Amino acid sequence: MISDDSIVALSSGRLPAGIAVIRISGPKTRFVVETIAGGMVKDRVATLRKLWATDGSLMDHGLVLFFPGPTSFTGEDVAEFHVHGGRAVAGRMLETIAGFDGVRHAEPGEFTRRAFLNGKLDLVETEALADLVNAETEAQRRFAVQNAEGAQSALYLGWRRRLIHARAMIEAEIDFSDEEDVPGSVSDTVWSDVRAMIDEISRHIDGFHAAEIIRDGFEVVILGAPNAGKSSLFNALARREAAIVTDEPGTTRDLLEVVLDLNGVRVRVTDTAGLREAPGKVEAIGIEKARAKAHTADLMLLLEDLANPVAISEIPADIPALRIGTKVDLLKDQRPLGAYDAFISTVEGTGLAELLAEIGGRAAAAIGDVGDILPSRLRHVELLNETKRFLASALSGEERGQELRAEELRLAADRLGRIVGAVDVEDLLDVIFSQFCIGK
Ligand SMILES: Nc1nc2c(c(=O)[nH]1)N(C=O)[C@@H](CNc1ccc(C(=O)N[C@@H](CCC(=O)O)C(=O)O)cc1)CN2
Repeated sequence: MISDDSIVALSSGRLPAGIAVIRISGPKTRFVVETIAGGMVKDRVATLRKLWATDGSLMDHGLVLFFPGPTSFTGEDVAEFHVHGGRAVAGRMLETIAGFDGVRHAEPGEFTRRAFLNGKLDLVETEALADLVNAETEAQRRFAVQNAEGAQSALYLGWRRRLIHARAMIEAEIDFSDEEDVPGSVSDTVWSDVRAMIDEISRHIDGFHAAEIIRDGFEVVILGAPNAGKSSLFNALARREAAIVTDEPGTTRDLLEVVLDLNGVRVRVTDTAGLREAPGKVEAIGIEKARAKAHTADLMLLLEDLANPVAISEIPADIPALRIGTKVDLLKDQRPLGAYDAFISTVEGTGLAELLAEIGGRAAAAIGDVGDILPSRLRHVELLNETKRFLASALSGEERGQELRAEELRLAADRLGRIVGAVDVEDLLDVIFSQFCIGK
């Protein structure tokens, strides 16, 4: 532990609320419970108690929970007071508890930090817990809860275990190759497993964009000539007047964004300035931004006014696009010319549900399958790339001898250990001794 302080905080949300949860962790927890609740409560059982301030006055009548360390969330003694969620009640409780000797207000994330330091959570699980608390969409929640439960860590720890085993095998071959317990061509098997691992890691890294979409949103950008109906569509999607709409070309000059939740996936839709030549200075900057935005989009909606179709030039060819005919209500009985993916009228509401379903389907497809394990942070990707580089180098450097190659396996495993925050060399020896009867 870094400190012996006990920490207290309001662990539930904004007040007033039905109930407020005040949590304390650390060595003073027992004493605080005994004093405030007039005695200890049974471990891990919610118990209704009167809660007394240090001056002998009644603060509230609430539920008390005590979790003895080390089997608690933080690994220390933890208690919770579930009190009436008034500001004054929670305030008095917090000030009273923080007033005890050796107790102070917790820093942000400090309970979880203690859980990590006490080995309750690894680094990836800790990150996932933060994601879980911040999750706003179903996809974000699903992804975070799976990783908070250790799915992502298990993948890295599995690779790390294989590398530690591989290195143990190579070192055993170096040190004990004259002994009969070591199989002859162990290194062939080892290096082919390393090759397989490089592929597995590469495929895993490829999933990072899906993780970014889950977290930051599927990027949809609306493009088109001035007055193609971009802002009307944008407002229809936003279900409010988020963008100013006029019949004057060049009304939208800056990028406008709205965030949608389409079937549990975060989708960010950006409205842009109409693409045209020879505009004014401000509008030109807007058009530049629109073009730049198109390059980072996951989907472009290319809008054309059916009554006055102006094809959009200079759009990125490698970004998926939907060509959308707008103002279909003005068309009466005419059949639109040209190949459109959708027809809409924001005036009559035609085609909007279908368009939303299409965007939602594409966003869902982009995040991959439920249960896919993805790298959730750039930090993971960077360390995974380093891991891969060491593995590729170990694999290719035959002429440098087994010792150097074994060292590269160690460095690779070390990078994986850094991802989960558990780098430790003792287990290497364990593997060697558990695999071969060296001492015989
Ligand atoms: N009231 C309340 N609700 C909560 C939490 C909490 O701390 N308090 N949590 C907190 O964020 C989450 C639940 N997570 C928890 C994780 C571990 C332990 C715990 O006591 N772990 C022990 C014992 C495990 C067991 O009995 O199986 C341990 O790991 O040793 C408790 C809650 C969500 N809901």
